Amino acid sequence: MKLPIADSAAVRAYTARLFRTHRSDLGRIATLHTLAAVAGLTGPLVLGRLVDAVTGGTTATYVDTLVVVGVVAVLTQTVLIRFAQRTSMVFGEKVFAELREEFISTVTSLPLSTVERAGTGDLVARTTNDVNRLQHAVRFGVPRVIVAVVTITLTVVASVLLSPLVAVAMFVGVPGMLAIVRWYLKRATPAYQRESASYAALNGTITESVEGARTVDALRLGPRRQARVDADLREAFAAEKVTLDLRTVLFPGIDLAFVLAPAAVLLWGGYLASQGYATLGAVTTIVMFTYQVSGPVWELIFWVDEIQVAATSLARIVGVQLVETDRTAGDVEPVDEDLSARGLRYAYREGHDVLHGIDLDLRSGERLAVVGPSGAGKSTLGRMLAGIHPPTGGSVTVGGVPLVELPLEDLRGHVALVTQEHHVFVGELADNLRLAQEDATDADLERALRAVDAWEWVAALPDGLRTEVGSGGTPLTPAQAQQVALARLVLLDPHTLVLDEATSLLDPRAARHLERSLSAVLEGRTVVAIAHRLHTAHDADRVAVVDGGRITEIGPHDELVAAGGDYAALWHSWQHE
Ligand SMILES: Nc1ncnc2c1ncn2[C@@H]1O[C@H](COP(=O)(O)OP(=O)(O)OP(=O)(O)O)[C@@H](O)[C@H]1O
Repeated sequence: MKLPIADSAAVRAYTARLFRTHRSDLGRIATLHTLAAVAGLTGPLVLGRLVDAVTGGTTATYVDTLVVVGVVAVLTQTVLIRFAQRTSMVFGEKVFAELREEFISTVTSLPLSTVERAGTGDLVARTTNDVNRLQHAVRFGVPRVIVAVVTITLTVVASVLLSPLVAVAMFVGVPGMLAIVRWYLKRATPAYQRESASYAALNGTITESVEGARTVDALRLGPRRQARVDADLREAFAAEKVTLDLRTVLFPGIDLAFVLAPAAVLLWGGYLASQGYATLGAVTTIVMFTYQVSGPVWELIFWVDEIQVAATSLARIVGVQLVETDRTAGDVEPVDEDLSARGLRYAYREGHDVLHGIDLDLRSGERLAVVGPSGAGKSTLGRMLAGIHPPTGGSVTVGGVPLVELPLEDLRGHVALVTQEHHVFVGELADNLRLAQEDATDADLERALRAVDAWEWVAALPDGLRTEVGSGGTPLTPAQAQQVALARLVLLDPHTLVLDEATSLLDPRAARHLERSLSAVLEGRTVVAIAHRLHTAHDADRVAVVDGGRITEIGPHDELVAAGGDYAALWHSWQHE
């Protein structure tokens, strides 16, 4: 299963919504840039007037006045551009920050089952590469495009108003320019994608060689790694050459159009002036306008290209929002804490049931051990009982309410899953713990850490609870990280805990130690322990044997051993190990 990618209609609708939300900001930016562009048009207009005045004979005062108007216009333009640029930049930053926040909140509320099925690679690529690509376009592109469009439009309108006949020549380079730009854009996206892919491959090879330096050395893989780097470099060179070739057509092509247009205006305008259809001043002004407009045209071409690439990224980002939620929270409150499964089925892939109709009632406060051969469905059952996945058949309820109808934050207060996977976030140890209970005091944190036998090493850390942990901070051993995860659970205070391999990373002695302290903490809670060591099962109130997606036996340890079934066989073989 892949994460969805939004189609162009959805991307358009999203962009339109974005523009609607920021209507007033956009209006302000457009107004400021319009004023700046109008001031920018004054220079050439004044020069045109000057030419006409000088050719027709004028006074020094008139010339002086025009010069003053010109200078004032330039100064005004400078000031206006400064404010217009500032407003545009602030706007770009604001929109991008909103986009990023919206995206993060979408990603963090994605159904876990979807993320697991889609794999995290795609999601990570969307959160990093795609967001980065979009960032450039939103922060700089959108404001620059607004400026370019406003300036081009105003300049063309002013030229046409001044002398439509002369202005026609401005467009002489347009058909050729359009042809070249279309030719370029068609080839640019795949070429630049190949270029990025080749750099990614080169980076990967080099990083891998450096990180695995000892292995490379030990196995004498040096020449082979060298050959891989050479091959990647050759590909990067070839990819770069293609984009370079594209640019060697685009740049001179556009430059030619830029040279052609003023020359055409000059010739054509000169002819018209000689025939009395236009004044020399108008021709001068339009020639200058034509020069002036080439900058914004360039900018527009550049951004069209960039925005095309950004649109593909936006489609991938908006696509994440299209993931359908796997649960809808209702407002019915559980009447008690009794967890029960009825006719529970689950299939990771349609038509391949892993659980085949499980019925299970957990008594409040009891401890159930789930045992069974590898692949029997123990973990899947555990995840269902913790409400991680919605069942594909049957139901799991707490106090009569299906788990998937509880708001997530409420659900975690009823039942939580503890697995081997636990992440230590970059930041203070205290913050890592407060993820479970925001308003916990330091004393609460200490109590939770003591409960999982972790206080001793935490107190010995350089800054105790304030110690920076996670990547780049004080490294925690896997067992310590596991204890942090368990302490979070103590703070979360769920009524029911599903422990899946929660203690398997610890060495057996430590595991037993931790389990003992845990059981003190878990007093009064319902516990489902997926048991990989049978001694856990021995300590439980009841044992459920899962085989082939069904519960084949369930009952207290002694009864099951006495019954002489599957569990008894497992138990005896473990004792003889
Ligand atoms: N994410 C998944 N996608 C597809 N199939 C899966 C997935 N996770 C588990 N399965 C399949 O579901 C079945 C039950 O797996 P599960 O992990 O629940 O068994 P288990 O009893 O916990 O095994 P173990 O003790 O080895 O962890 C297995 O056939 C497994 O291959």
